[in-house]
Amino acid sequence: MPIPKAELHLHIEGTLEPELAFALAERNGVTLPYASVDELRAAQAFDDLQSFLDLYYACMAVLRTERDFEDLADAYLRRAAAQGVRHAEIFFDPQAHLSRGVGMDAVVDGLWRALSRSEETHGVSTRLIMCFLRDESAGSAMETLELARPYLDRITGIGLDSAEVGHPPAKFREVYEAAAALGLRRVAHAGEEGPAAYVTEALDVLGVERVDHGLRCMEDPELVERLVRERIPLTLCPLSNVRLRAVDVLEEHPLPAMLEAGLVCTVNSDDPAYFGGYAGDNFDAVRDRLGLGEDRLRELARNSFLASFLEDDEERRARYLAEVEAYEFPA
Ligand SMILES: Nc1ncnc2[nH]cnc12
Ligand SMILES: [Zn+2]
Repeated sequence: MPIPKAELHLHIEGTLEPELAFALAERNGVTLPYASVDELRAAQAFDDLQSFLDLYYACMAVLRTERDFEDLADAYLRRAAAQGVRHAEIFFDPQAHLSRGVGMDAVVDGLWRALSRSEETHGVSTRLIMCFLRDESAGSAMETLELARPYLDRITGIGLDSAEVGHPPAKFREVYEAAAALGLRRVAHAGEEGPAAYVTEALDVLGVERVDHGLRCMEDPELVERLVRERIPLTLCPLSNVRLRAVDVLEEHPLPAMLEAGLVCTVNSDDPAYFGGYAGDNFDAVRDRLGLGEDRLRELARNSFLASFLEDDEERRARYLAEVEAYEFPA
């Protein structure tokens, strides 16, 4: 069994495997702009974040009903469980569905059907994090937060994703303030393609508690010092960084240097159906290609539970942490 871990950076729409995409296309009478699973897989060669996002949003056309979202989440949770994920904090992008005429009820009710039975079915506890698309307006984000009000008992926090450069965190100051007033936890993508200054801004202006990616913090030594001092977790996604060309090859990923610097790093899959691996595959990749040893792998797993939003269930967090410490790596 792989080491127990929490997955903290996972877009549920990014778990749409080509096979499921075609099955849902048929069920819903939607035509994908690809003739076959193989053709769709062949389209997964990306130059940068935007080229990925174009395919990611195109494939979402097949997600139409509550049952589609339920099936999507259930398939993810099954795969995640098999890779040692014990707890998953799952992003979803409501604006990408609302704009296609799919209601918030279909999205949240569908996801919730899978999440609410996940512990029993898959042994995975879950949280939901609603992301705003940063290349949409701040007003649209605020409207989305309003639309989500009836569902806030099922939503733990908010995040910020989509095209980063040119859409700095400060654009969303008001909506983050409103979310904080509603008791929602706050995270944001920053420093994936955007500069280190976006990470600083996400901390100072949005009050985020974790930074999604945060890779480019390494360009600002003072920021690194602050992230270490304040123990702000980073949700890194190594295979994603290679596929979106944030790093040239995995062997050049800064994760070892980040751990050496004392940063609270976690390893996650981002959009596993598009980037060639789930959480356990990312752990295997950093072990095999970055030479991380057992102590570092255990540290990454420990960090994932320490960084998770389990403050309402410290008993569970303690149980997961004990599992990490007791884990014996295969010889
Ligand atoms: N890696 C990523 N960066 C920004 N937005 C995303 N949406 C889905 N995956 C994303
Ligand atoms: Zn992401």
